[in-house]
Amino acid sequence: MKHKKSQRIAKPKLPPGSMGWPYIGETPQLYSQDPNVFFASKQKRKLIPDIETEVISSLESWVSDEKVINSFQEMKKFSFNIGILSVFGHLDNNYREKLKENYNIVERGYNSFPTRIPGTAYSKALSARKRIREIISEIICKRKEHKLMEKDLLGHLLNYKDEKGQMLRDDQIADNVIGVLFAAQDTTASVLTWILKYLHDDQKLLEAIKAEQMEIYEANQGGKIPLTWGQTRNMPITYKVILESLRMASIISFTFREAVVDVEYKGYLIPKGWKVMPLFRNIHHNPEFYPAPHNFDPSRFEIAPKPNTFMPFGNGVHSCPGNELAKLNMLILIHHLVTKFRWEVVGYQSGIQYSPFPVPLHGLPTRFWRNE
Ligand code: HEM
Repeated sequence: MKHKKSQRIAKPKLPPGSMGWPYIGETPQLYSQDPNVFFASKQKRKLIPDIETEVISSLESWVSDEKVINSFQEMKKFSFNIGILSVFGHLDNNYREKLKENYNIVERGYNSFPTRIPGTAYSKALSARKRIREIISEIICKRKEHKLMEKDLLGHLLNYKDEKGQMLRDDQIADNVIGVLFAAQDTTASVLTWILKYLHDDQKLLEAIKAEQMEIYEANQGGKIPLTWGQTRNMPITYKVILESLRMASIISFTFREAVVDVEYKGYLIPKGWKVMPLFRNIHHNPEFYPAPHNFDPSRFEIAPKPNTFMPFGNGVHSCPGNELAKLNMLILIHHLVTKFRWEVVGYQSGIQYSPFPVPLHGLPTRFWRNE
């Protein structure tokens, strides 16, 4: 009898962390400690202090009596650095700059006419993509040389095996990295720019957020102690402002899905292969779900929205995997923004530009000062 060729199936590893003592595990600690402290220590990442460092250095760089910054462009730089942090962990500055330079060229070619004629935005983007792949291959080589097993996204991509035990090629890894940087940058930057505007326009709300954040700032000895995971989970006013900003701005207005089988819906047939567009923005601005939808009112999130009426990060298997990171970035940025800085929108006119996500006109020109 002919045996089937044995397929080597990669056995998945157990999640990291401690199992505690035999039989009793960590039950004694669980029942003797403040549960917030216990779970906060379990959920601790390397990530919060690193995000704080990026936040502070970005905010500091915006302060000037003379300089007016384009908030959206500055938020983009910040979001890019956070993207790099989650993909590569602490990356050599030289690599970071080279990635940034080439990524910007890829971005300029993203919506351009697809022609390989030299000098066009598209052909420049193709060359830049090739260079990004080479840079990533070099980083991978170094990691392999030094047997570095990092827990960042690159580490996961390097360890990934499909059901046949097949690993990803360097160019597939590069595609994933470019995809994640793209998904993370403009989205986070647009929402942060809207938050700056919404808080600027509602001074009473700004005062309420400030009071909430000052309490944490003072508990952390005037910002000398870094924020903890538990503190970021306990910012109720700030969190509601973030949810309301995600709703109001609805920067991802819609998405596409393809019907993989014939679907009957409300007496209509949606044939297999047809595209379906869930319109998130319309749902978020529907007065049936959100009364007076054009008013910025974070208190509406005191009651949880009805199922499937709040989808700023999409829904289903392809919903946003960066959702928690994005919210964490916003919470940390708002904490430092309101406790240490003040800002004023310059020459402000209401209006929206699409780049391609909706952002305040001219990227919200703003002047920043350090609080005295
Ligand atoms: C406020 C910021 C963000 C918003 C509003 C947002 C929104 C979304 C939405 C609506 C989708 C689903 C698109 C669809 O269904 O077609 C999505 C997908 C995705 N997002 Fe985000 N995102 C944000 C930040 C991030 C960050 C920080 C990362 C990564 C670090 C990220 C990575 C991704 C990826 C990789 C996908 C594709 C998932 C898939 O196709 O399976 N996003 N995002």
